[in-house]
Parts: sequence; C-alpha cells; structure tokens
Amino acid sequence: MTIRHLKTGKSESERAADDARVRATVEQALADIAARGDAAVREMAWRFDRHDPPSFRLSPSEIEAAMQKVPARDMADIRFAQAQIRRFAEAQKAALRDIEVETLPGVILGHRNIPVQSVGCYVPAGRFPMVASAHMSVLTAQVAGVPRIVASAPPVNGAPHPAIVAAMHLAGAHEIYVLGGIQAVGAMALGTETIRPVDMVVGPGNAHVAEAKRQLFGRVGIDLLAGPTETMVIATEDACDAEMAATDLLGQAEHGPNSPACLITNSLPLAEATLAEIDRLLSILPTRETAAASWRDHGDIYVCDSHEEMLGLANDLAYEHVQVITDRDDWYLENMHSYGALFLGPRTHVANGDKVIGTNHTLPTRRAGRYTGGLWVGKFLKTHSYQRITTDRAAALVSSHGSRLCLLEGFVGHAEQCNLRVRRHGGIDIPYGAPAPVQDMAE
Ligand SMILES: NC(=O)c1ccc[n+]([C@@H]2O[C@H](COP(=O)([O-])OP(=O)(O)OC[C@H]3O[C@@H](n4cnc5c(N)ncnc54)[C@H](O)[C@@H]3O)[C@@H](O)[C@H]2O)c1
Ligand SMILES: [Zn+2]
Repeated sequence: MTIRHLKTGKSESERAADDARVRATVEQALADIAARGDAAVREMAWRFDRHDPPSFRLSPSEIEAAMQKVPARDMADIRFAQAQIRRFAEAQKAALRDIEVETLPGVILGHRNIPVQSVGCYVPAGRFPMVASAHMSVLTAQVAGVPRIVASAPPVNGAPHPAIVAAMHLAGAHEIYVLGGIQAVGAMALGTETIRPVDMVVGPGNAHVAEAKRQLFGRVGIDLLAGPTETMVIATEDACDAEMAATDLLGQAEHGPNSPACLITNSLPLAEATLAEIDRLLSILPTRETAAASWRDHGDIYVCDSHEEMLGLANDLAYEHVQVITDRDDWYLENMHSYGALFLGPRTHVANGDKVIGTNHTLPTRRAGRYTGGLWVGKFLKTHSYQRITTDRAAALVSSHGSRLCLLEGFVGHAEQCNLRVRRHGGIDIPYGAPAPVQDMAE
C-alpha cells in the first residue's frame, strides 16, 4: 500500500479516552433512571437542558399549538419530504413478503413479518433541531405498522420545537415527549411512573444517545448505532473539484465537533487543493466553529495510487455517508460492501439524503456499516417462522430422523417428542427413549 495520509485527526488513544468518559456518564445516568424513574429524568432534564415543565408529554392542545406556529411554507416542505420518505419506505416494505412453502410433501414452513409493538423514536435537537429525524424514525415505523409510536426530542430554547412536533405528529407519533439525551432514551426504554416502556428505541443522536442505546440493547431492541455523523468523499479529479469536495466534507463536519470527514482520492493536486479550499470555506462558513473543530480533530485526507486501494480503504473505514464522485461510480456501487449509504455522482449529495430525497438518514457510524445498513422499514419488522405437518407420513418421516438426531446429542426427552409421533402417525412401535428404526421410514 502506498496510501499517503496527507492529514490526520485525533489519535486512537485520545478517542478511547473520550469513549470511556461517555460510557461512564451513561452508565450512571441509566442506573439512576432505573432506580428513581421520573425524579431522575426530571433532574437530568434540568441539568442538561434547563427544562422543567409540568409534564414532559405534550397534550393534544400543545401539539396543535406547536403546529400552528409552523409557517405554511415549512409545513409544505415537511409534507413534501414525508411523501418521498413514505414512497420509498412503502416500496421497501413491498419487497418484504411473508412466505409459506412446502419443503417436503406434507411439511409446511413459513415466516411472517410482524411489527415491533412499541417503539421510542429519538429525534436529536441539541445543536440543530433535526426535524428530518422525525420523518426517518416515526414515519418509517408507521409504514411498518407499529401500533404504538413514542417520539421524543429535547427542548430548543426551553420549549418544544414547533417544526419537530409538527413532523412527529404528521408522521404518526402517538405520544410526543420533550426530553433529550440519555434521559429520553432511558425513560422510553426503562419506563418511569409516567412513561410506559417501549420494546425498541431507534434514531440518531450524539455520542451519549448512541452509547445509551448500546447499553440498553438486550433490555430493549435498537435499530443500530447511529452516532455522530461521518462523511467520506471518494473523488477523482476528472469528476470532482476542490470546491465540491470541500463543500461536501464541511457540509457534514458542521454536525458537531466530533464528526469525521474524510477525502479519499488518487490525485495529490486535488487533495492539496481541497485542503486549501477547506481553509478558505472555514473562514466564511457561519457554523465554522464546529466544522473547524471536527476537521481539526477528525478530518483525514488519503491519497492513493489506484482505485483498488481507494476501494479497499473505503470498505475498511466503513463510513456512514460515502459520496462517490469518480470516473467509475458504478464500479464503486458494485464493489463497496461496508458503508451506511452511497451517494453516487456529482449531482447527488448527503444534504438531500439527510432531509428530503426519501432514503433514510439514520445510518450506521463507527464502522457499524460492516454488519448493518441504516434504519428502514425492515428494522421495525420481526421475521418469525412457523411450521405445520399435514400428513401422517411426513409426521413419521421427519420425526424418525429427529428421534435419531436427538439421541445423537443425548437428548432423550427430545427424542420422545419425535417417537410419540412415529408411534402415532407411523404406526411403528419404539421402546421409550430408543432411536426410531431406519428401515421402516425410508423416504
Ligand atoms: N448517524 C446518523 O444517522 C445521524 C443522523 C442525524 C444526526 N446524527 C448525529 O446526531 C447528533 C445530534 O447531537 P446533538 O448533541 O446536537 O443533539 P442530541 O439531541 O443528540 O443531544 C442533545 C442532548 O444531549 C444531552 N447532553 C448534552 N450534553 C451532555 C453531557 N455532557 N452529558 C450527558 N448528556 C448531555 C442533553 O440532554 C441534550 O438534550 C450529532 O452528532 C449528529 O451528527 C447522526
Ligand atoms: Zn447531515
């Protein structure tokens, strides 16, 4: 490998120390919510968000009042975005089928896709009110058929953010809470005196939110670990220029001070020009304080010799967002196997994916793209199998193999479940705990 690392961010040990701090904070906070319920939630809401309303849950009239505050243009844009997200989610749902097949004469096997019965959708709003996250979680759960959808977002300037509330309500949330961070995720997952616990928590959030979900996994289901935003641009100089590469990197680096942004290119001139362009843009970008911190601590530029090297590196890093602006975008589409979502060609970009185009923006971070894709309607559906035997012959045949295979493992009680069927449906006598005979049950 002759990959040149033109610019690097924080070291591994610095990142591990950051992680350890977050882990400890979350562990303590969740234990407190489990022990003291609402009282702990209320204290945390005050400590982190200076929020202390009579009730964290919005009443129907508070929801209506919030909706009234959203300008008509914003409401129309929200409806447009939700229509796109619904369209794609419905198409994805249609690709998931319940099946029932006859694998042997008289042996019927099937599966059913059943919605999770209650979900808690976290909508982030610490730095930015992420209206779009309401569409991504709530609407997708609604399309999946989840019967109880709880949604929660932190207050913005001490009050529920009107457009977030509107988006949650339009998307089909049944309960809306104004709670942020660990207290929101913890309260939804563990339940309190006033909040009924859910079966699964979903949605993106900062490092505390992602860690809370990780620690709660098992107790409840989670969608995936969708922490601080990451963006990668894979660029060649004939397809991409420095202005585009720099704009697309900083466009996502502004999410928070720990949002990795990474350029992979085979062109040293493009790499150097992008570095200079980032400096220029950071002098004029209004959100430069965050974007500059992210770029300083978590920005990388790699210069490779070949497309194979670029591909290998991109798959290995498994970034959340991967923009491919090269002379062979389709080749990357075919060969990339680890990422959150791909954005192909110069006309496409992450901001549209974040807000409006219709694919889900809740995507795996920190290399989770190696083992999962992003949030989608399928994450809210559980695939459960069932079986049925409809003939005596099939009952005796399968159970005769079963009888012997159970005893191969020493399971006598299991074998008797089989033997009972061989006796009753095959008319063959087998001593208690003995293997079913082979000769009588030839296929
Ligand atoms: N991976 C994805 O799919 C995806 C999508 C969208 C957004 N995101 C990420 O979501 C994140 C949103 O983060 P945010 O912070 O703006 O909003 P957030 O809503 O996730 O977090 C805000 C909450 O964090 C809590 N908090 C703040 N400081 C704390 C501390 N020191 N200890 C404990 N809790 C604390 C507060 O309770 C506050 O309500 C960003 O990192 C963004 O990149 C990820
Ligand atoms: Zn974004």
